[in-house]
Amino acid sequence: MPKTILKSPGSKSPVAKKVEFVDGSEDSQSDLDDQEEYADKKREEPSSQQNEKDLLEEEDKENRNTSNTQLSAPLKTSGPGPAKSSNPMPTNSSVPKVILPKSVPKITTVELSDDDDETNGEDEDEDEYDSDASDEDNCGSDYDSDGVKSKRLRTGRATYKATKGSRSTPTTRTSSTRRSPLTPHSVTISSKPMTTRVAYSSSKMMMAFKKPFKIPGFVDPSKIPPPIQTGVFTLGVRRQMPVESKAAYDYTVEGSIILYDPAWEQLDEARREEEKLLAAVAAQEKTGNTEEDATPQVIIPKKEKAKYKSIAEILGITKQKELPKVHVVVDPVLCKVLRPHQVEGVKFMYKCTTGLIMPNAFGCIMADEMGLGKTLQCLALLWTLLKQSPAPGKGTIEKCIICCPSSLVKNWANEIIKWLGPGKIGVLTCDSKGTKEDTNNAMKQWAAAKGRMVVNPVLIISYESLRMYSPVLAQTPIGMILCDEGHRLKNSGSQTFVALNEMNVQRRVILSGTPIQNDLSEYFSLLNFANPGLLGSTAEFRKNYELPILRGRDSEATDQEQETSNQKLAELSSLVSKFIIRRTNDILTKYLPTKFEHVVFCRLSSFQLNLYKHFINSRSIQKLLRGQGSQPLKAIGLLKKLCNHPDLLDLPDDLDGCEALLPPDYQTKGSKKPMSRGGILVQPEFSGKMQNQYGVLRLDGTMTIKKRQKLVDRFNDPDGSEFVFLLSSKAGGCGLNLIGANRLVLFDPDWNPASDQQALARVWRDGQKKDCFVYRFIATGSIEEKIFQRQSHKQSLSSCVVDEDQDVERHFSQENLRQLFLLNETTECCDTHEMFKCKRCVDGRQKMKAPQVSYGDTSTWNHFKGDQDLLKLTDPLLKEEASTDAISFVFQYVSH
Ligand SMILES: Nc1ncnc2c1ncn2[C@@H]1O[C@H](COP(=O)(O)OP(=O)(O)OP(=O)(O)O)[C@@H](O)[C@H]1O
Repeated sequence: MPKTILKSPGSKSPVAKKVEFVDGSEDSQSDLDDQEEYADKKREEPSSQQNEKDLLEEEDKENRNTSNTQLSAPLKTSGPGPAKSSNPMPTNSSVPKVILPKSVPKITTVELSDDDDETNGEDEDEDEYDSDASDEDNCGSDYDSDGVKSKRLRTGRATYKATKGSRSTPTTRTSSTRRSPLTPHSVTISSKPMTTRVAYSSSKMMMAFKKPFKIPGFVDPSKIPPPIQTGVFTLGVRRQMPVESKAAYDYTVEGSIILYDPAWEQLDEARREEEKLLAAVAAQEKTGNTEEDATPQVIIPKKEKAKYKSIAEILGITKQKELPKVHVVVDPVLCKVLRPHQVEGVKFMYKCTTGLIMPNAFGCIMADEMGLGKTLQCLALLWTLLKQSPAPGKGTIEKCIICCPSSLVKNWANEIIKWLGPGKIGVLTCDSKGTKEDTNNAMKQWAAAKGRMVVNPVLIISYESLRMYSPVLAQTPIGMILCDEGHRLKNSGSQTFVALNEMNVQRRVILSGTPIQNDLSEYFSLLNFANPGLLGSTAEFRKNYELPILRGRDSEATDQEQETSNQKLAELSSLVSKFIIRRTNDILTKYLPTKFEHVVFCRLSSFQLNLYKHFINSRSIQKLLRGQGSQPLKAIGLLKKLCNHPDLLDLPDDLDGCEALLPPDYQTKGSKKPMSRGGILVQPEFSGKMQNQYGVLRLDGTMTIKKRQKLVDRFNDPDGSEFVFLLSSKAGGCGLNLIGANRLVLFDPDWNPASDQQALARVWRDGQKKDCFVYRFIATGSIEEKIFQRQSHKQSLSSCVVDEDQDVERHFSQENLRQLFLLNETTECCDTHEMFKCKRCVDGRQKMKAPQVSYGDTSTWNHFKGDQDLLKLTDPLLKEEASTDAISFVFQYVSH
């Protein structure tokens, strides 16, 4: 039995009045007994309703009287008190009444012994949780001296304070609410004068019991915020902050770029369902099954919900609920600068790398032509994947590698700062600076870092370094790898390819403006790196696609071969186009000044011509053509030099027996060595003259990356004094920005058209303010022209495979290409144009202007033959040559 003490601090003598509370029984059996007794009593009552009415009237009367009644002495019930109420469900006679005077001196406390806590608790709580809104409204929160939150109830002049440590919402009743009072562990009655009476009525009690109740102490786990992390916490480990279920950036803002919308999944699901349904209907129609004879569907009942909750569920340590998916939106800083084609590119790459295009394919090729801003697009993708995913507050990837030529490592780091701002992404660069040991340690650290320990999520590394450190880097899972100038992966047997392929990385993005360099097998190699196995094995690809396509592209192919070729090409394109995006730099016409590009065919001088004929008719070349020579490349190299300038050769040593052909005043070589091959070739003395006259800078492969960059910056400086930049296309072709110049002369064509294209793109690119003029010089009828033809062949292959151009002409047979060592002296203008079988020209003269089509190959450009036509050219420098008879033919491309 609870000890109930009503204490009036003003009085020293305790127990003036014994108060009975509806207290809980000590054991369940006594509870039952009490209830039976109560039921018996109820049966004796003739009309409980009448009784209730009477009771209410009586209560009202009493209420009115209480204002005059004073508590004569402080109340305190001490000791064991009454043994136990015979009837815990009080009837009229046993209703405890606490009548308090208007002025109660100081504080009165009702205390319950500890023993009572548990037994009373249940009844108490039933009542507590039964509180209605009006009660709640009257409640104010407070903290007692123990720091336990309690609820205070103010009713007129009375304030009750109910407290129980374990209760979150304890409530007391006041007389005004006419509810049964609580039996709190302690009830504090303020000393303010008040009139309060607590009364019980049987019907009210019944009503109270009939009401639904809450289990005391039970807290619905679903209302508890899910624990962030279950399991053992290590001391000192910071807990994760609760994550808000919203996108990283506001996707409703105008101009925002949404890469992922949760609604798409629902749409997809609906579409899939629809497709399933249609397929089922189609299947039914096919089999001729009517609705009646269709086998009845067995409806499998949904798995019944578990009847009982697990302990984990009750304790609220169930698995963290998945938060709703959110939008993935490009950083607004980047949204402002991305151009429309770049937005499309970022969206495309996001879809590929997140498996939205094909569930098990995460790679792609960004094959935009040079200068379209592949770097910025990739950075937008990288930044988004590092920071965002459909799961709120989480990134898609943790670490990323950017692999590029060593000359571009710094460039990438600068571009990150340029577009995202300093300090936004931690970057580690590895460009063979520092000792091997230091770099090795840095690589190990980078590989070992996980989760919050990842300080530098981005590693920019050269292909050479990656090869070296691949055993270390292959140890760690990498979210994504970006391979800049990714055509380096054209050979699947190369060390670079093998090292990269060993990385533990799913998302693979290849950046290359020239994905087809020489042939389709190289293209296959890139595709296979990005999405391994998508096109089968190398042998399968060769059999299924490469051979039939090439056979049909030969100018002597039969109709049947051509048809098969087109079919295979379409098949390949439809498969591959899902993972490759390619835009030509015609797009740049919107942002850049006009580009005039010329392929200028120059006649060999008589001195060159004689030497050329002498060489190809020499015994060594004849042996070579019979398949007996061992150095075809050396022979080709010599011929190429001769086409550029005889002084590049070491005459007479390089060409046996040519002494008779040398002019009497010819100065043999010695100290006069040309600067380098490729790019702009200038004799040292000429370089000196230029230096004096114009100021010349020179860049070649022997220079360090740092020095190269310094030279480039100096050249691009508008206040710089240098006028000419001499560079080899190999060293200066990739990634450099040479917008300081607006005229580019390209000697010595490369076998790979992509190399020349890379070099040409250095000048006509973003930031260029002037019209650009590009000249590629080819010696008419010579080996240079054969190389150029080969370039055109590859270019047209690339156009139809990568660019999917429909109308690419078939120019050369395999036999044509074998005639490398033949000199065509009979050509009037140029061998290449004659082979084009150009329909726009009559007798070599253009009658119809070139259509405004994409860059393509030179067959679609403007054609100018001989001096008369040269006068029609817009370029004043070429016009000047009209009277010299040096130029036999010009192909011209005008960007816009
Ligand atoms: N949206 C843009 N606004 C302004 N400048 C841009 C934008 N996108 C790219 N650029 C600039 O255009 C130039 C070319 O970009 P980038 O080097 O990324 O092209 P790319 O396609 O990678 O070419 P390459 O293959 O030759 O390296 C850079 O100077 C770059 O800063």
